Amino acid sequence: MFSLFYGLWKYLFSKTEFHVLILGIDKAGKTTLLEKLKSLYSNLEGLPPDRIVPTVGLNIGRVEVLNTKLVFWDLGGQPGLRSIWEKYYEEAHAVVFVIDAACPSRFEDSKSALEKVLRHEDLQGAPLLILANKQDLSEAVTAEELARYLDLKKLDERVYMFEAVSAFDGTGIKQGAEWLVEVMERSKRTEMLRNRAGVAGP
Ligand SMILES: Nc1nc2c(ncn2[C@@H]2O[C@H](COP(=O)(O)OP(=O)(O)OP(=O)(O)O)[C@@H](O)[C@H]2O)c(=O)[nH]1
Ligand SMILES: [Mg+2]
Repeated sequence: MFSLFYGLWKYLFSKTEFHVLILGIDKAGKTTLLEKLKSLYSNLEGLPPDRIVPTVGLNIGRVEVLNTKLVFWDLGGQPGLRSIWEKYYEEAHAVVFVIDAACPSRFEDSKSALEKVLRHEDLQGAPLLILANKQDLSEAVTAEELARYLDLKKLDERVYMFEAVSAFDGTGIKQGAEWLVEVMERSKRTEMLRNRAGVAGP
């Protein structure tokens, strides 16, 4: 009984916290993005790029965007670590998929990793933000060129957007984060996760 009331109280009064997974193949710039998000949206100074090492475990970043609490989960993208990603799918409200837009030789690897993410049933309906990262480099392709290259067939009725960003200088990151908040707030998946938390209690 207590847990039923607690669940209801939590549902009605606690501020929703959204979980956002940052995925992408190794060296795409996921951790650099996470540190930039911290610098842009919290009073914590994110790690400078030269102190960031390849991710093996999980990096967590809590920030507040448009008055909404976001928890970012940044995972390692090396081939041997990608099997860990799916452990986090069930609890995720949305996915940010980061691609190094200046490295066409790795687009195919990104495409197949992203297609696998999209096929997973634990991520059904999760809004998707695809970032064409490293726009500070002259060889980077635009978001439109990247979208054309990836030619994703599995988007179904998913809410998604491509955005050109630079995790180095911050270009495009606020637009992407604010879009995510807006779509997560009215997504069916958020409703589903909320209902599940309400029924299951604390
Ligand atoms: N020029 C440029 N370099 C970037 C940018 N973002 C990341 N990098 C560089 O790309 C390399 C990889 O960055 P990480 O953030 O460690 O990449 P990651 O996706 O977290 O890699 P894993 O943890 O191995 O999965 C580093 O040398 C970064 O400094 C960017 O926007 N512009
Ligand atoms: Mg990393």
